[in-house]
Parts: sequence; structure tokens; C-alpha cells
Amino acid sequence: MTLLETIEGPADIKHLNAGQLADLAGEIRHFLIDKVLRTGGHLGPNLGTVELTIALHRVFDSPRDRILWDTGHQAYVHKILTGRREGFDRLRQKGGLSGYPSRAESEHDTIENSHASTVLSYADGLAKGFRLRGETDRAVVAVIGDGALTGGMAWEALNNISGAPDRPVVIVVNDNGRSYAPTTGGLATYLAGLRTSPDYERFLEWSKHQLRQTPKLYEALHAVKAGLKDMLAPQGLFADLGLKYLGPVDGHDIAAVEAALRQAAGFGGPVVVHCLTRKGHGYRRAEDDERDHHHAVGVSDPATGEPLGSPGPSWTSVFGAELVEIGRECPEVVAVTAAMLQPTGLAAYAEEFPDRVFDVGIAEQHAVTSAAGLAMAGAVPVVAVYSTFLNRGFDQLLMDVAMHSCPVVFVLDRAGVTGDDGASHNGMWDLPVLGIVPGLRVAAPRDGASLRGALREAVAITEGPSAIRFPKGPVGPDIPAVDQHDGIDVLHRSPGDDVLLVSVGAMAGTACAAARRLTEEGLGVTVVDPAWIKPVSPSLIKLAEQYRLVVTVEDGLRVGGYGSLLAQELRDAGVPAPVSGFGIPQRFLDHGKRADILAECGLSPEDLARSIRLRIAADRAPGVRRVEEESR
Ligand SMILES: Cc1ncc(C[n+]2csc(CCOP(=O)(O)OP(=O)(O)O)c2C)c(N)n1
Ligand SMILES: CC(=O)[C@@H](O)[C@H](O)COP(=O)(O)O
Ligand SMILES: [Mg+2]
Repeated sequence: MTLLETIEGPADIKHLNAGQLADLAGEIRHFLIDKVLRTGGHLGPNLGTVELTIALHRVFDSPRDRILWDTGHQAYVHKILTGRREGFDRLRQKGGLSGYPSRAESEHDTIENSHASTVLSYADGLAKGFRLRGETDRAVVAVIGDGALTGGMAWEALNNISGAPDRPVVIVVNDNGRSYAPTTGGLATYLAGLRTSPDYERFLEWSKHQLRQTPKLYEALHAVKAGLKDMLAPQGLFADLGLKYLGPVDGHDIAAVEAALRQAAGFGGPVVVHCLTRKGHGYRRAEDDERDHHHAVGVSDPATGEPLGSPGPSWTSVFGAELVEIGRECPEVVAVTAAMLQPTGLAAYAEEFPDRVFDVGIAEQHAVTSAAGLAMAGAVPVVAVYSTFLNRGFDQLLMDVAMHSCPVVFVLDRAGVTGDDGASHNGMWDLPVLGIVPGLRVAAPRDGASLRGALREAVAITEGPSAIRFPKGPVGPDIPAVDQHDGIDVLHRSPGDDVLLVSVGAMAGTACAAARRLTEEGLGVTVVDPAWIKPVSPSLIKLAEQYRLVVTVEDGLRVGGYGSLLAQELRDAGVPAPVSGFGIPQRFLDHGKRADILAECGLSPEDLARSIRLRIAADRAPGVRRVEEESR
């Protein structure tokens, strides 16, 4: 039996000696590489938190003490040490272990939201709550990455935490110098300065080497070192805020991290423990991966680490390639990313136009409003962001971009169900959110060709903002129109006026498959793809007059989605046809594969056809009068 197999909870590691801890760290690292390569997941970030997490669970008493993880993608070791080792064979799979903390899984977990930069706010709130309950012996420990620390929320929280010098919060900065790519901005430079002060670095090495034999003395001098650091590597930023600063500490040295955490735990006020870690540490392929140190890997060969199966061009790659072509033709086009240059497809653009790409850090609010500023200066900004993360910049979209009619183009990748990363990563909120923004035009391309076309149209819009949304994964083959009706692509047509099926974006394949089923049953179905779904085209409204039932299908929230928008427009235009909207139900969706989740939401071709069939039958049943018919 391996040492790891004896660990069922944090209590099992508190008595281990230094040699056993080193063995345990090695076994965990081997376990992560083997398991995560098979399932896919955040291998690099978790290889970077092995020793840090062991130290955290030796110093603090979870779950009474709360250990909180920002974003949560780096909490696999936390899960392993809190009794969930067995679940890793089904990591991020339906019914299996979530890739993020999950309260349903464990009392040791708190934050399930995978949106970055929230942890310090949770910590501030928990510390206040424990204080109010008189539970001042409960530690609140927040682990935040250097990337997440570039998010505005983190500084809102730091302002509050530092405003209460007698309310303890242990802030562990997990500093590996990267988000996906190297962290950007002045803060990153500042942290790098703390990391790389040559005098301090030499002293750190000397003190660690000389004093390791006498840990007690090491711990004592560790405190002295903090003073020495002010001289050698002043870390005024945190200290000036009233935050005690401990570090930088080698985040892969369990004893060093423990010493710093114990000192922090006894401080009695807010304290920063600055840990230096390496993303991908201990796995050569990840260490050598300059792109993102295996931030997130797909299913790979555990023996070689090679990704298995390349599903062909992705929506992201089609966008990225077309933007480069546009950039060559239009020098005004610039791109903005919130620390996700590669994942949003902007790497090629940055390669060719380094001065026309801005990585603002994990700061979507700033990304949006700075894009408004760029537009006001005559640029054509393309803000590339995952759909779910645009939630962060809604007020900026509404008030800074749309209200000023700035021609900003929002390219929303991962729109609709994404699946693997759980409830907070699905891009299912954008259509209801975008639907209420005055003057914002929205496109939902059905394939690569229409994505390229929509992007070209969007960058040419001068009177206001636009958004283009598409899902995660392979783009698949183009879906040709079989006809055009007044500028609207017709994708399927069978004789009769039973159903006008309006397909949104990538649901075109599903809509056509459902239409073929219904046609075989003798129903007259026409499938159309409006491409630009907002504002609703007058041609579509006129076309709807010819049908008994209008159906919409979208990979987005049903409530407030495109179906609601079209129904409203048809009512306003006096079109009597009832509208049946099919989309994602209003609930937080558990993790799983995109196709499976869409099917669970009733959005498979079979289920869509069945639902439409039932609706038609209900409308035709004798004695069943539709409200709309009475009003005819
Ligand atoms: C609001 C928000 N924007 C973007 C992301 C995508 N994202 C996930 S992890 C990550 C990088 C996080 O960097 P850091 O906090 O340093 O953690 P590390 O991966 O280095 O451990 C990003 C940008 C996110 N989760 N939340
Ligand atoms: C936590 C994190 O990194 C997320 O942004 C997520 O992993 C993105 O995953 P995909 O890029 O595979 O959609
Ligand atoms: Mg980082």
C-alpha cells in the first residue's frame, strides 16, 4: 500500500515526518499526471500546488478552518487530501468528481464559482461572519493566484480586509507568474520584483541551506527575514495597505510554507503569505510547455502525454484566422483579451500585430470599458472573451459601450453549454443579457463560413456595438442554405405551413435533423437561420405570418432568450402564430459532456421533434382552443 492510499483526510498527514511528506508529494504528483492525462483537466495548476496544499492542511484544521480557493481549478490536491482520491477516474464527467470545489462533494469545500478573483471577498465575508458569531478561533485562509490578483474584485476585497487590522485573514498568494500566459501589468512586475530581488534571493538560498538543520531557528529567523526583506526587497504595496507580508516563500518547500503559515496563523490580523510556485512543476512536458505549462489538458496518452484525437478546426481557430486576415486589411482593428490570449484564439493576431493586442489581465470590466476608450480614439476594438466571463462586464457593456454607441465587437467564445467546467462556465446567459442592451446587434453563426461573414460585418459596423457568439469545440462542416427568403437563409423546407423552425447559431444541425423527422411524418416544416438574431429581422416577422406555429431553438437560457425576444416582436407586430421556444432551462447545470447536457435539456433532434409534434397535436386536439386563435 502506498502512503497516498493511507490518506483519507487531513488528519492523516499531520503526523508525517519530512521524509514521508516528500514521498507523499511525489506520489500525489504521479497520481495527478496519471489520472488527469486520462480524463483531461487542469494538470499544470495542480502540479504547482502539491506542497502548498499539503502544508495548508497540516497547519489549518479544515473544515472548521476554511481553506478557500480562487477559481478552484487548482484544488485537485485539496480534493485528494480530503478523501476524494477515488473519484479522479471520473473527473469532470457526468456524475463524477467536479473539476472545482463542490459543497455536495465535501464539507471541506466552499467556493463553486470558477470565475476568478472572488476568493478574497468570500474570505472577508466569512471572517466578518465568524467574528459576529464569536467564532474567532476559526481561521479563514484564501488561496489566490497571481493572475486572479489582477482582477478588480480582489482589490475591492483587499481594501476591506486591510481596513480591519484586527480581523485575521490569511491570504496565500500562489505566485507562479502566470495566468495562462505570463501575468501582465504593473502588479505582475511588482510581484516579479519581490520574487527576483538578487540580494534577497541569495539570502533566501543561504538561510534555507544553512538553517534547514535547525527548523526552530529557521522559523525564528524566518520572522527576522521579513525585516531584512524590507531592506533587500521592499514589499511596500501590501505593507502600505496595512497587510503583514511574509515571503516570498518557496511554495514547493513544505517546511518553509508551513513555517510561514504558522507564523501567519498566529498574527491576529490580515496577512499575505507570498508563495512562489511553478505551474506544471515535476512533469517535464508541462514544465517545458512555454504556452501555458499544461494549464488545461485534453484527454491524453498517459504514457506519452500526447493529446488523443484532434477533432478538426475549432470555432476559436476559425475566428482567430479570420481576424488576422481582417487585421491585414484594417489597421484600425485591435484586439483585447482578459488574460486569455491563446484560449480565445488571439495568439496569431498578437504574433502578427503585437502593438494591436491588449492583454489587460483577468479584468473583464476593464477590458470592456478600455475598449470603449479605444473606440472613442478611432480604433475598432474586438473584445474576445468567453461568454460566461462577459457577465463580469455587463454594466460596462451597457453603460460605457452601448450608451456611448461605441463600435466595439464582442466575440463570445464558449457560448452555450460548455460542460466540462460545470455550472459557472456555461455560456448560457449571454442572449438574455445581450437582448436588453439598446443598440447592440447580435450574431449567432451556424458554421465557419457564417462566422467569418459575421465577423467581417461586425467590424464594419460604425454606429454601435455588436456581439458574435459561438460554442466550444469543433466547428464541423459548413451547413449550406437550400434557399433564401428575403435575405434569410432557409436550411430545410417541406410542403406545408405547419412549422417555422427558427434555428439560433450552432443549433442548425439539430434543427434540420428534427425537421427531417417531422417531414417524414407529413408535417410541413421550414427551418431558417437569421444569422443576425438581434435586432429581429422584419423579413422574419413577415415570414412568420405564413405559419401555424413558430418554434425557436437556442443553445442558451430559454427564459429571456432569443425565443422570448422573437415572441415579443411577433406579438408587437400582431402576428398570431404561437411561439414555442426551446433552450436551456433556468437552472445551474452540473458538469458533463456538452452533447449529453444538451440532450438532458431536451435539445437533441429526437426530443426537439417530439416536443414540436406534441405541441402541434395539442393545438389540433378538438376542443382545445389556443388563446391566439380566439384573438384572431
Ligand atoms: C473572471 C474570469 N476570467 C477568466 C477566467 C479563465 N481563467 C481560468 S484560470 C485563469 C488563470 C488564473 O491564473 P492564476 O490565478 O494565476 O492561477 P494559476 O492558474 O496560475 O494557478 C483564467 C484566466 C476565469 N476563470 N474567470
Ligand atoms: C479555469 C479555467 O481555466 C477555465 O477558463 C476553463 O478551464 C476553460 O476551459 P476551456 O478553455 O477548455 O473551455
Ligand atoms: Mg498564476
